[in-house]
Formats: sequence, C-alpha cells, structure tokens
Amino acid sequence: MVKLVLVRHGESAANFSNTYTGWSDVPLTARGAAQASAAGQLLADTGIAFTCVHTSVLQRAITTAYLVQDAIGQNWLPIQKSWRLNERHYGALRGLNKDATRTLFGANQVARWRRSYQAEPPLLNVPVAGRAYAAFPTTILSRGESLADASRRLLPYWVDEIAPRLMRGENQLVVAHGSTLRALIKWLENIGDADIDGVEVANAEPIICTLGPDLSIIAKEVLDAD
Ligand SMILES: O=C(O)[C@@H](CO)OP(=O)(O)O
Repeated sequence: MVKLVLVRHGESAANFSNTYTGWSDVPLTARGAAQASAAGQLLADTGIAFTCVHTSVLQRAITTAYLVQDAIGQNWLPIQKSWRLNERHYGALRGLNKDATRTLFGANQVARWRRSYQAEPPLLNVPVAGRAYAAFPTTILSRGESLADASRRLLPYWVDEIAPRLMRGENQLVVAHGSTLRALIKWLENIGDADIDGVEVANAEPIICTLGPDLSIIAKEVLDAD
C-alpha cells in the first residue's frame, strides 16, 4: 500500500531562541541538522522508495529535506519546492519571543494564536517580499495567517501535486513545518476545527502514513530517535 511520509524540519535557530518563525527564513541549528540526518537514518531502515520529495521555499525545511534524502540514499530524486508548503505566516508576531508575548498578552491569547484553527495573528502592513515570492501577485501572499488560511493555500498543492502521485501508487515524502503538517493531518484525518489544538508535530520525527485506495489513512506510525 502507498506511503505518505511527513517530516517537520529539525530544530531551527528560531526554535532554539523560542521565537515565532512563520515565513522568517531561519537556518537549522547544528542540533537541527543532526536531527534531520537521524530522521533520515530511521527512514532508511524502513526501505521506503519515493518518487518525489516536496518541501517549502524556506531553508530550514529545504536543508532538512536534503539531509533526509542523503540519509535514505535517494538524493537523486526530484525535489519540488512550493511556498504553499511554507509554515503558517505569523504576521507581526514573527521574531518575537513566545514567553515575552505570554507576559504581554496573556497565556490564553498566546494559546489561541498558536493553536486555534481560526485565530489570526496581528497582520504585517505589507506582504512578505523577496525573490522566492517574486513570481506571485502580492494579493495572494500573506500579511499573516490563521491555520485555516494556511490550510486553504496548502490544499491546492496537495490536490495538484501530492495526491495524484499517491493515487498512482507512488510513495511521497513531504518535508515541511509544524503548522502546515498539522493542517495536512487535519485534512487527512478529518479532524474537527476545535480538536486540532491537541495535535502537535515534533521536529524531525518522520510520520509514516499508510494510505488506502481513496487516500484515507489506514495506519500511522511516528519514528522517534529517542
Ligand atoms: O514559530 C513558528 O512558526 C511555529 C513552529 O515553529 O511555532 P508554534 O509552534 O508556536 O506555532
């Protein structure tokens, strides 16, 4: 049966400093790179052969994808990068320390910003800029997103690029971010809006989903180095 493997990037510099990241393009820490390689080693032991790797346009996910591909001995595979797989855009929160925002705005507000489905962060005045996004009109780029917003721009990529390959029986590897993977899991497992706050995705722990012919999840296993 066909396999979909989801991997969140290893520890990033922003994870280390406990700051909101979103579309900030921060690198992996040395620990994060080691975690990515270790995740790849675990995945190598499963012997799953992929036909394509999907990742975002953010370096923490791209570097993780390269390290995983190396470790599984499949770095010849095509790798597709799309902003649709980017982390949820944290708007004006990005760069702020999460503990400091708890002190400023209260734990409940921070919990809503971080884990509710509908809550939008405070928005930036203008969308993100930079060469990675130059091909896209500013009207479709974010100034800040709820998880629901992130899901709406992620799912077209699932429908166009990932699901058709899985339907052909081709195993797919997706290396992305905490929130976009939570949104994808919500979609695949039909989790209600109110229940998504309980779903967490850890850094660099491959989630192996075995899918049925209609792409429903038949089995799910998390590979944890510890
Ligand atoms: O800062 C972020 O972009 C995300 C993921 O690292 O954090 P949180 O878990 O707070 O949504």
